[in-house]
Amino acid sequence: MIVAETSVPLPADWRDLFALTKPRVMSLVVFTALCGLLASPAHIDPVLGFTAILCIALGAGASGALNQWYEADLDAKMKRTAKRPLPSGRVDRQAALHFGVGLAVFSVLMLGLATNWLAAAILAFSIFFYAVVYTIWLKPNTPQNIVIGGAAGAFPPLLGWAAASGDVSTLPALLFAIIFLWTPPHFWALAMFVRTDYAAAGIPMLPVTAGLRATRAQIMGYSLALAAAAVAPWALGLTGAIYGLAAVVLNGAFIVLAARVWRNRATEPAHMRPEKRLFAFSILYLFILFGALVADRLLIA
Ligand code: HEM
Ligand SMILES: CC(C)=CCC/C(C)=C/CC/C(C)=C/COP(=O)(O)OP(=O)(O)O
Repeated sequence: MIVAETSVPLPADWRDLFALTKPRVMSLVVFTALCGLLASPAHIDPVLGFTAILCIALGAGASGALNQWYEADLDAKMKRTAKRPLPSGRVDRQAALHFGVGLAVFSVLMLGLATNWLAAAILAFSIFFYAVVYTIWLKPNTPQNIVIGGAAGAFPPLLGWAAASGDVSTLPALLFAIIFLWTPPHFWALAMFVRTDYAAAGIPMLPVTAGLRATRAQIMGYSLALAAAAVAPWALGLTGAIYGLAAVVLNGAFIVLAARVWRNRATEPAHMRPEKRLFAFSILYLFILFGALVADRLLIA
């Protein structure tokens, strides 16, 4: 590679463009979309199924890039995000915008052509919801930002299901509800131990505006609601015993960890072990719960 000494921005390295898509978050998006696709009773040709998942991944990546395009200045103010490609100057802002818009249009059109236009419309709506409704409107303006904005991240299983079957029914709607109710404990647990970052950047996250005690109580409340939504597919007879067992065990563990957070009175990140554990477990939880759903479908049905 030629390294030129110039102030003109160089074409971005592919690794920086890849980082713009928030690949680690995308891994769970891809996984839950794949589970939605496999849980659907409809049969989809494997090549089309692969294309659908690729399009969903690209769409999620596009929204991540647009989010970082808009938030470059904010990201520069927070330790956790300051090294991202835009605040560190490795990618030009205009290039990030073009990359995000291009990827968004391409992924929606490809998904529509490869599967159906219901799935493509939901993908377009999810990208819009994360990049515009959450990032531009809700995040800087209300501490309920992630409760409403979290809906964007709840669409992937619905997308996978719609791509395979062309419709949406009770089970995918419950899968949406699970991720929707999972997002507040997932995020607020993390936001508690990095809250000084958010305060410095002027973002009204709940731990900053309402305090730690109120946030801990909200985490407990959402964890109980999450348990009800997660057990519902089995209680309603929409899944079998493998999923039912996984849902009961995982939500039992989730509630125990949330209760430890609730009881914790620490104000310093160094003493927020329960919060750190709940955040880490939240990710594992979703992987295992959705994995169990597919195992249930493939082994029992
Ligand atoms: C508005 C809703 C959400 C907010 C505000 C949020 C926020 C965050 C933040 C700030 C991190 C820290 C790590 C990082 O900077 O990459 C994180 C990690 C993560 N999130 Fe979320 N998240 C949300 C919803 C979701 C959803 C819906 C998913 C997938 C279904 C998800 C999957 C993940 C994963 C897999 C990680 C771990 C990444 C790593 O290893 O660092 N998140 N989330
Ligand atoms: C098209 C499609 C399926 C989209 C799914 C997008 C998705 C997974 C959204 C979840 C929201 C998310 C990762 C927020 C990160 O918060 P933030 O942006 O406030 O975090 P930051 O402080 O790390 O930038």
